[in-house]
Amino acid sequence: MSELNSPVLSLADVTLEYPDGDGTVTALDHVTINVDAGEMVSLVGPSGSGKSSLLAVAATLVKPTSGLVTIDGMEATGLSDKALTTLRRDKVGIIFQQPNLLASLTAAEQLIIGDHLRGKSLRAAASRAAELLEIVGLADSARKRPHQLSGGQRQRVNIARALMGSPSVLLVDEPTAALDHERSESIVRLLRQVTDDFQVATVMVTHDTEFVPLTDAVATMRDGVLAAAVSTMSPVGAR
Ligand SMILES: Nc1ncnc2c1ncn2[C@@H]1O[C@H](COP(=O)(O)OP(=O)(O)OP(=O)(O)O)[C@@H](O)[C@H]1O
Repeated sequence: MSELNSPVLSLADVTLEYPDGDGTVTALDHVTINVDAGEMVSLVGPSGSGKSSLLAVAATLVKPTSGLVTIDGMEATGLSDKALTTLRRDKVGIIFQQPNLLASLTAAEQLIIGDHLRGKSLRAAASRAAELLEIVGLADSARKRPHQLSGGQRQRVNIARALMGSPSVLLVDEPTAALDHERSESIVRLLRQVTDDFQVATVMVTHDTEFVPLTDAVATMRDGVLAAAVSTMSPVGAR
């Protein structure tokens, strides 16, 4: 359980070094970021600046060289691999650029299979899947397979699937990279809506700076260094 007013996602003084020949490359250099429930932060910066590394560390997929990662009050860097897997499964939703849907499964089955494998009853998983497909605007497409869906619809399935486990944190990597402008905007608006409705802490890596005003704050990476997040709210309200 998160304490009142404490951030849901917190990276504190996180450094990540990768081996590089005889030396190391510093992908994250003393990065600190806090994201609250219902807050959506855009993460921008040039290629190679460390954005994907930040998401990987926040997702607990990569252990930082130093610093602390806390999710919903649980400090991740000290946990065993087993406890980390449980934390990730229960608390973290990840949305990659490419939806990576299974070709033979319907939209509903893409959502149900993960939950069922995690031990949830088929009935409960199917009911949650139906609810989420409706939220992402795909109630009529539950029985369609990936090839029968547009790119935008496939990304909506991807978003619904990430929400199946009721995560506290949503980590999104370039969700609009493969979409045209109109579909890109509707996907970012959907991410905004689910961030608000489910009160998740969302970090979205994006190159589309025009959608940044739909988010609460923008954080900029450069050479592994994260500049302090800047609020996107104008005095008259940017949203
Ligand atoms: N597995 C790895 N092994 C070694 N170096 C890596 C690894 N992953 C990333 N790096 C290096 O870490 C730095 C940050 O890379 P990262 O992929 O996090 O940047 P990025 O901002 O996400 O870039 P892009 O926008 O191109 O995806 C780069 O110098 C990259 O070459």
